[in-house]
Amino acid sequence: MQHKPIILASRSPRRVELLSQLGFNSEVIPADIDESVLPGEDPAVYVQRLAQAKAMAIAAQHAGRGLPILAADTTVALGMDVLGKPADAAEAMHMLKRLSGTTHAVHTAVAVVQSGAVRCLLNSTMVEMMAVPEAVLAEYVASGEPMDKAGAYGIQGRASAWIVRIAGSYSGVMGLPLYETAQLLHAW
Ligand SMILES: Cc1cn([C@H]2C[C@H](O)[C@@H](COP(=O)(O)OP(=O)(O)OP(=O)(O)O)O2)c(=O)[nH]c1=O
Repeated sequence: MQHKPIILASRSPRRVELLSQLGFNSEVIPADIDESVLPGEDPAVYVQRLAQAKAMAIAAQHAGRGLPILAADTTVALGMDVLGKPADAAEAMHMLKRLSGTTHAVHTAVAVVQSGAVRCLLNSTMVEMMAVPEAVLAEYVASGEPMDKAGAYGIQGRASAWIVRIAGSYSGVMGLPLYETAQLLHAW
């Protein structure tokens, strides 16, 4: 069966792959928006605001094409603290030391725009990470894997060895919760 076309307002290669699992062929048009967290903003509210802002920014330029436009945003939350993508290796190490031995939340919001209307769903998944020795974290940071990932780890890569359990959605932790995404795309 032929894949259906969709505009993906995200540069994340994981999202291209995950959308393909649902039968969509992504045209990647990344949105460059201000990703600052507002003072006191709840992490779950933050990801929904960003996913919608990314989708609306691309919709403003490509709405006439009649294709659905999808965006997502993922963040790791430790209490009210938002852990986004680390700026450098030192920040990656700091984030990983904070997350090691904790159960934390990973929030991913998905937004779809079609016919000028935006709809958004949130997935929040709890992730239990074992206490990881500092030398192992240092090696992981040196591998470069943390740098494009919220919270400085990827559940789908080497960090998978530290994940005791999750409650929620594996694809959500990877950046695109497939159940919620399918709900949004089938609703059109
Ligand atoms: C926690 C976690 C995050 N991630 C990734 C998913 C997202 O791509 C990234 C979070 O950054 P995002 O800002 O959500 O997305 P992005 O910068 O990759 O792409 P864009 O802003 O263009 O939409 O972290 C994993 O791949 N595995 C994980 O286990």
